[in-house]
Amino acid sequence: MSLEEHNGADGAQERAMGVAGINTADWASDLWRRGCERLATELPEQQFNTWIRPLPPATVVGEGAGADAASALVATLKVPNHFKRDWIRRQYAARIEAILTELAGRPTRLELALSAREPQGIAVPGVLPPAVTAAAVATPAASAEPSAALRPVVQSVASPIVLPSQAPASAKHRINPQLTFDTLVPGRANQMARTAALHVAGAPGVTYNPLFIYGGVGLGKTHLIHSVGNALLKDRPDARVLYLHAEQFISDVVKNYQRKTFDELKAKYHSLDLLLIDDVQFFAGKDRTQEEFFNAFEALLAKKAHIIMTSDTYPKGLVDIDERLTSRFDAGLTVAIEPPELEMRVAILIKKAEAEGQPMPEDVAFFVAKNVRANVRELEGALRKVLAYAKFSHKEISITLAREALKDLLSIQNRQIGVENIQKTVADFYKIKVADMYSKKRPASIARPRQIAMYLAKELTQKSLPEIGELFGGRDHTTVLHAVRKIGGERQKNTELNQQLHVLEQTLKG
Ligand SMILES: Nc1ncnc2c1ncn2[C@@H]1O[C@H](COP(=O)(O)OP(=O)(O)OP(=O)(O)O)[C@@H](O)[C@H]1O
Repeated sequence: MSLEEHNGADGAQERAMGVAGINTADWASDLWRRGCERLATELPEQQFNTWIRPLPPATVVGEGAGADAASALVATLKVPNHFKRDWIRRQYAARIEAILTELAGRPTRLELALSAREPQGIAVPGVLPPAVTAAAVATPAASAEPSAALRPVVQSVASPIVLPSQAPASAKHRINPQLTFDTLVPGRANQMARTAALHVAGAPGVTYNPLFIYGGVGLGKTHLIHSVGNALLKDRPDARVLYLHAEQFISDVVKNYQRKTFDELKAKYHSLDLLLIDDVQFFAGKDRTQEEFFNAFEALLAKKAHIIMTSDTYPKGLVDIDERLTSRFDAGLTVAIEPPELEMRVAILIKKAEAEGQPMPEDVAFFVAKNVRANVRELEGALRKVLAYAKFSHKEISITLAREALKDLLSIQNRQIGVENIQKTVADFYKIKVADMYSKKRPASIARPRQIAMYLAKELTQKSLPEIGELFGGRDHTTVLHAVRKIGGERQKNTELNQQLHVLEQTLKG
């Protein structure tokens, strides 16, 4: 069936067809954007932010060879690891499919892939043109050169990029002058990463190259790598420093691939003194990007330029990234940023309130920090609410005022978390049966999730050890105590476990 034959179809179908004047890349990204908007209204904010928001836009193609307008669509979402894939599949896939089906006006099947191919100009069978990938649609600004008016601004801030034909394509390239070591509050959670970053800023290209920083959302990875860029530029204003998000690199590769201008790409990236690249997990499945990044990586290391990367997981946890890259990612120094501890959260609130010219008393900072634990971005959101509330009500900042300003957030937090919910969530997460939470089975694959659930039950509910033991199949309170101590102790040393617990906590508090 030809495109023209479908021009009489309804609006959604017309757009699915990529009819004249409507760009299908825009259509796919628009579909995903609208789907996300809908999900954001349906899911608790924390769940949306944890699971859906970080995903790159879906790729959408017609299903099957010779697919026509009546056939289903396949929306492929790329997820960075097995862990997230399984979770999203269980918790959200059905709802995402239903929403996309409704918005697209055609049955839309969801696929969760650990890999996706880059657009290589190969026509995909069916009515839609070649698969529209996240790379092509996620950063529309990247496809356009900056306007003449913008260019000098970009260059004066990011100063190092001087190749006129490859001037930074969007503001994402800019080093943000606000994100410095001075404005980054230190704490146990970022101690290692901050120390390593300071070291690199002082002597780039010498040790810890590459520096690989990983951790969950909103914990300060971007802030930290900007700090290194700012520090180096302060010392050496002529240094060639580039910050960019991994998607921007993907986009540059696609653009240069289409224009066959790989020399320009090389000139741009291989000439840097410091490359700061955020969220490298987005390279998953993008072979051509990985190849170019590998080339840039080797060229930069060979001339002792420094590379700092961030990711949501450690190098070996990256999926669908060539092992020759992941092993190189790990060859310098790999450090984690953890969720901030209470004292650090308090210090962040006090410092940021001070910077806003509205000092926050310590007791109020403690109150807010105790109630907002997920990450620094959420902490900032809570702070903004409290400060705005104080300003507009012309009242002093107090605990009463903070409670009032944050009442929506607090009512969500105060929702009772039940032991049953913990058992179900943990069982889903580790793919065991809920019944195994009460069973006497002892293999490690079951016993460990059970201990984790006991630990979370103690941490997140008011239940006593004997009560928890009872709810876990009549176990003795000493068994629960052992689990609580064991998991709590391991959490301090085992970053991967700590991250898993953090995800579980966020989901349960959702
Ligand atoms: N230790 C800190 N001190 C002060 N501000 C911080 C700190 N950590 C994070 N922030 C602030 O929290 C916000 C989120 O941080 P950032 O964007 O760096 O997180 P991220 O780890 O890169 O998250 P994502 O993976 O979602 O991009 C930023 O405004 C940042 O300035």
